[in-house]
Amino acid sequence: MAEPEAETREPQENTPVRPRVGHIQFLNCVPLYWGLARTGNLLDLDLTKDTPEKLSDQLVDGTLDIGPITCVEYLRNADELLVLPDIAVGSDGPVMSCVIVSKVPLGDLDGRRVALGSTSRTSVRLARLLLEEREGVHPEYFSCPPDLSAMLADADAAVLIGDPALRAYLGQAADLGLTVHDLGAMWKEWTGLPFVFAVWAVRRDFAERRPALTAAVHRAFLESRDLSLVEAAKVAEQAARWEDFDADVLERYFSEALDFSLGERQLAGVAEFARRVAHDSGFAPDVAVRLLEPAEITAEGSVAPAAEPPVDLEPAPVG
Ligand SMILES: C=C(O[C@@H]1C=C(C(=O)O)C=C[C@H]1O)C(=O)O
Repeated sequence: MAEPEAETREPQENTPVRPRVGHIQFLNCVPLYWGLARTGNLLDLDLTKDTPEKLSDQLVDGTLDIGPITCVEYLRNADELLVLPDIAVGSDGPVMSCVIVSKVPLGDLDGRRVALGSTSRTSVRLARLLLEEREGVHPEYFSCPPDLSAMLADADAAVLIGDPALRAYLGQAADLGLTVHDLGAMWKEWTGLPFVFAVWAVRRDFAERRPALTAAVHRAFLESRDLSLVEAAKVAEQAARWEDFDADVLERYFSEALDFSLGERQLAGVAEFARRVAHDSGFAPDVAVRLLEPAEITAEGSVAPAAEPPVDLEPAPVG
């Protein structure tokens, strides 16, 4: 069934609407999601769970209103989107779950085959940058579903993100006699900056039509993140019940490796990455990163459609 256009979905400016929001189905985003249930906002969102490259496409084509978008795709579509301040998926050093797994030292990969995991847009570009400009090698790349054994059946190294990368980082690679290179750590050593793998963005048209709702969704995710980080041990313990990873490792992953913030230093990391990869990536080296206006962040608004007494989500149009 074709998605109705946003305008036809909303016949009136102030008709309540459930915002269509993306959620990355990797452990890395559990702390952004977990608190939504605790703060009571989960059911007010029309949530789509998927891998990052699919959610990124959906935000760009307007199937989603708000959500995480891999950094490279954000930069390519910066004109259509506004970045939500103070929330992202990044790291300020080792990230544990964005890695190059290799059979040989990275400096020996010149002319060898490197498999790029198909769920990634940003880490694969970062890996190419680091291999070519830091290690001085020019491998032959090909895209491949993110399965380490299948990737390495046909290549000397593989770039992985998310849960398969975490599995490789935490022992699978060593068991197979492979070395793991953490992309967050390599970037930090090279540039001194944090790296931002994905930002949270809202479609500009949605933010213009629904400023208070946009601010409310933003606030809901900030609250969820803050609560999850305060209760990181509990989040990790609950997640570990259903995963191959121990709770203490997940707690370290959530609260030390991953950086869910987006401030001046993280934005400097985004700008530096953009400058270094722009030439073949479909955006300008000085592409402007536009943040959602602070006035909109603090605007009154609730994700819940009908508080007591019933209120419109949006302030009534003036005049
Ligand atoms: C930290 C991570 O960041 C991710 C890396 C992405 C990419 O390389 O395109 C996209 C979204 C994030 O999920 C991870 O996947 O573990």
